[in-house]
Amino acid sequence: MKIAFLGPQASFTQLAASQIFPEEELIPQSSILDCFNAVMNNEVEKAVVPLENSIEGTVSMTLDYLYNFDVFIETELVMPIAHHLMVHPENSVVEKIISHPQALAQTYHFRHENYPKIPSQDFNSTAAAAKLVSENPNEKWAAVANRSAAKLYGLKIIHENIQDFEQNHTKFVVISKNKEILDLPLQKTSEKTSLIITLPEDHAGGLHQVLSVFAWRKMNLSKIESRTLKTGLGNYFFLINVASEWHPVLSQNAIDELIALKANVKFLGHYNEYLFME
Ligand SMILES: O=C(O)C(=O)Cc1ccccc1
Repeated sequence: MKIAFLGPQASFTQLAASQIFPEEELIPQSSILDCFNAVMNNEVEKAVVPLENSIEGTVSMTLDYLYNFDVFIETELVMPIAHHLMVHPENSVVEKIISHPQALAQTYHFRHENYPKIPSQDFNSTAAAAKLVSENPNEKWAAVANRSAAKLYGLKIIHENIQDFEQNHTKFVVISKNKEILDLPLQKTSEKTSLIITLPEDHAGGLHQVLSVFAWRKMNLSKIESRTLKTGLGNYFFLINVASEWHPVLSQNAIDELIALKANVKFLGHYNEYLFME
């Protein structure tokens, strides 16, 4: 089976993908959008993409594509994230710091204190930045990336563990066109259902009505996030996570009631959350 992931080799997403799919053919993609497209075009069966970080929040691109593409979430893996600053071994001067925007955000205060005047530049992944540093020995660039990337691309780590908060975790999700639940031989931490809900029209209590569908059924919500619909300021969709086992009748009734309220409901999946094994 072919599995796409946000590459190149030694990205955080690859570490997650190899733990979820140790036996499958992992195919690197250069962007999150390419991961979704690879699934939609049937080039791969599934893809692994980052969804949320405990310091920086949701990866908004992933959330937008979950809304826009007909895919389901099959599982979620939570991984601790440690960032290091690395340079080409022939270099020690840093004139620019490059990485994935989430990694730059997770190390903002470190960079502000230690490299106050040094500009940063976004790249599609931490590993893409590390690879570029290795291919450009004449440029005084440093990458923020993980230890596997330093090793694979032959870079020298000049600062270790530069994330601004010790607790730094990222959730990765497996997306596919199938409504499958992946059962993995890893430590399972929870089960949840994800829905994307769009309210009918703007009226007082609209969101309250939607939330009450879950409340009176005692369905515990573990997340609600609003994201712009891009149809004008003030228009949002909501990602809602229901933290519980799947009760077929109760859950279907809740969805039916949401539809009766004229909300638009997209079922993203009922799936397990696992912990990355170090
Ligand atoms: O850039 C990577 O290596 C990724 O896989 C995305 C990412 C970036 C920062 C923290 C976790 C995942």
